[in-house]
Amino acid sequence: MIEVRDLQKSYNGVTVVNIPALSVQKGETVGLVGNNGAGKTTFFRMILDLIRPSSGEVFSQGENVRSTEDWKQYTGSHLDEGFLIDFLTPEEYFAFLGKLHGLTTGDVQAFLESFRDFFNGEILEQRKYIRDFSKGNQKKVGVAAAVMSDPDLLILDEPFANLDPSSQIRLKNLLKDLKCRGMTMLISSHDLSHVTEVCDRIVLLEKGKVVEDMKTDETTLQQLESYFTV
Ligand SMILES: Nc1ncnc2c1ncn2[C@@H]1O[C@H](COP(=O)(O)OP(=O)(O)OP(=O)(O)O)[C@@H](O)[C@H]1O
Repeated sequence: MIEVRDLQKSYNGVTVVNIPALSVQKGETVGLVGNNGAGKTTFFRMILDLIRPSSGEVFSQGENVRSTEDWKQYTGSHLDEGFLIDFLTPEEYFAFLGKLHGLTTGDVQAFLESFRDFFNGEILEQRKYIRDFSKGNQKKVGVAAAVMSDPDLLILDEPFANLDPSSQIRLKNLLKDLKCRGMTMLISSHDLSHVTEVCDRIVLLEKGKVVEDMKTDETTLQQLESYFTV
């Protein structure tokens, strides 16, 4: 579904992403882990054509993401709160997205109902703009927005960050459900336990390079923990 070839990004002469080749198959769930500054967000930004690679290409279903728009139809993503329209209330924002994706008001209601537990009574009917929500609740709005179109490909940057423990567990279950439905996912996280539980493959980035690319099994969490132990 995603193919990366000779992808590099440099800032001021420093290479922050350098991935000669990486493929993600349809239905795969890939967790991206790595220390602060490892290049995870920069990598996602290039996959989503938000920044231009210094060299190399990203193909989504065989099409270069820089030269087509088709991939936007089947890709849902949330990287940060910059993805939100924060001068709207969540209701206004979801209604806007619903129209964009050709959903009826009933479809949007049903979708939001399915997020009731994850929203934990803190998102809807709050009479607040998204910009006035806490970081964790903004994240919930962003994750729901990314999933709303039922995309084939879902890209989430640190979805567990800023969420309370109950919300993290609900999100984990939600992502596992989407995985069972065949959604392809790329998820970055600093939470090694959650990401190994959700994803069937883990890619470890260090200074922009892939240093491990492994299928998740019962030893993966331990391997990652020893890697990150200083
Ligand atoms: N616009 C920019 N100008 C200069 N350097 C940048 C820019 N964007 C990213 N970088 C640098 O690229 C490197 C990778 O950053 P990136 O945000 O991709 O890392 P990350 O793995 O997502 O980190 P974190 O876990 O802290 O979110 C960092 O050294 C960062 O400072």
